[in-house]
Amino acid sequence: MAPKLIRWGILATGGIAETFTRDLLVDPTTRNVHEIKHTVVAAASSSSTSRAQEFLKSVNAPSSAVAYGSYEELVKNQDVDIVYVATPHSHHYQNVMLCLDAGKNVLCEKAFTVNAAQARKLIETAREKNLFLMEAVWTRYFPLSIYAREAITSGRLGTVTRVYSDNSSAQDPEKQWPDGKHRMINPDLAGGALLDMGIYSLTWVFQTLYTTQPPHSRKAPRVVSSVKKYLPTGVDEMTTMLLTFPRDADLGGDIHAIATTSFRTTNNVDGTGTAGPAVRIQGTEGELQVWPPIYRPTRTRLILKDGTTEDKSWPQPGPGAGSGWHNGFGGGNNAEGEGHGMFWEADEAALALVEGRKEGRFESLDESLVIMEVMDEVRRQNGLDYPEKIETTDRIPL
Ligand SMILES: NC(=O)C1=CN([C@@H]2O[C@H](COP(=O)(O)OP(=O)(O)OC[C@H]3O[C@@H](n4cnc5c(N)ncnc54)[C@H](OP(=O)(O)O)[C@@H]3O)[C@@H](O)[C@H]2O)C=CC1
Ligand SMILES: O=C1OC[C@@H](O)[C@H](O)[C@H]1O
Repeated sequence: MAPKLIRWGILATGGIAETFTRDLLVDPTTRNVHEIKHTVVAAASSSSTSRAQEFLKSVNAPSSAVAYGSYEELVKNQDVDIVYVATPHSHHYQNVMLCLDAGKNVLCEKAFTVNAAQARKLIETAREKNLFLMEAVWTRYFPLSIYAREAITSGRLGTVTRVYSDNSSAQDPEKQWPDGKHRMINPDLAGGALLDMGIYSLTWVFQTLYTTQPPHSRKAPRVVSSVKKYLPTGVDEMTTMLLTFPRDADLGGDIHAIATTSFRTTNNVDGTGTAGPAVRIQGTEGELQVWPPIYRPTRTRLILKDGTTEDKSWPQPGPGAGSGWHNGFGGGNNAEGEGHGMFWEADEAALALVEGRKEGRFESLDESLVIMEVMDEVRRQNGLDYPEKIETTDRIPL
């Protein structure tokens, strides 16, 4: 059967929009996907039409793709099947609502929203309108993540009892973002380590301890946490969470997880990912280790009590060197011949449209909501507030 063409609209033209769109335009057959193809039919910038034109050119979009100088115009385009929302966290709620109101399916960047109330409202709206909605936690869709989850569901690790998970960076925020306006540390853009990077620490905890359970037996964790604030702006620069996932005693009892995130202190200190694993999933029969960066890991080690050691590397098929980050965190970190890995989440969204599914398979909307609730609780315990205009569920212009 001929592949179904899915027509994307790109909302915002910043760093990740560029990385994602380049990956989107990589031929899916290079990763053995034959059911769908992707194209970009439009992009919008809130600053100007010329910025959107420049963006389309930079990602080698088809010449027929339309450039808009406002998000409102983009969502009215009848040719767009699905919108990829790539604005800062602060704007996701308003931008996704704009799309849903216009009847568009949506793939929205992480963190899904600023708080759980906003996520709940988006989910209700998508369900009422029978539209597809997915949080773009790309890591969940990597073959490496599928392997990790299968190491648990197949019983290879035995009964899983504990998970450590860290996503941190070795930066100097005062030097890197001296004016305090960058989205990473700006409270008006819902900055801070938790929402931007801690979401990946939680992703590994949840995709191993929660997603692997049958839906009816998934239970939200209890949380105890500590936050160190970044004094110049008041967002969090280091957050540590201890999560207890309740499990019946006859199934092994409670599971503990430690999820950490920091701007300054990391176990990927030289950025090469060789200092040691940043995720350790520990069971009665062995341990699965995932090397950093855990948002885009390419290396795992499985060590079993029976003496087995399974080392694996996970290449990212794609267009070639230089297709890496465009977000100010360093140049393309892809090896020759690699993509960046964002195409797998795009494939999932496209396949869902073809199959009539309204959610992604590897992170349900209910799970995105539970994770937002965990982050709300961490913020509540530590007095981490954002301005009301970005916490609200009212429809307001930002
Ligand atoms: N999955 C991943 O690996 C990554 C995900 N992200 C996520 O993607 C989102 C965007 O991050 P990133 O691309 O790095 O951010 P950038 O700052 O590079 O881009 C954000 C874009 O959003 C638009 N925008 C609209 N309103 C504002 C505003 N008030 N301030 C700033 N930008 C605004 C702008 O586009 P325009 O002018 O065209 O409207 C801007 O270029 C975040 O949610 C982040 O967490 C980020 C990096 C990696
Ligand atoms: O999503 C992300 O992944 C990579 C990080 O460098 C970046 O801060 C973050 O937004």
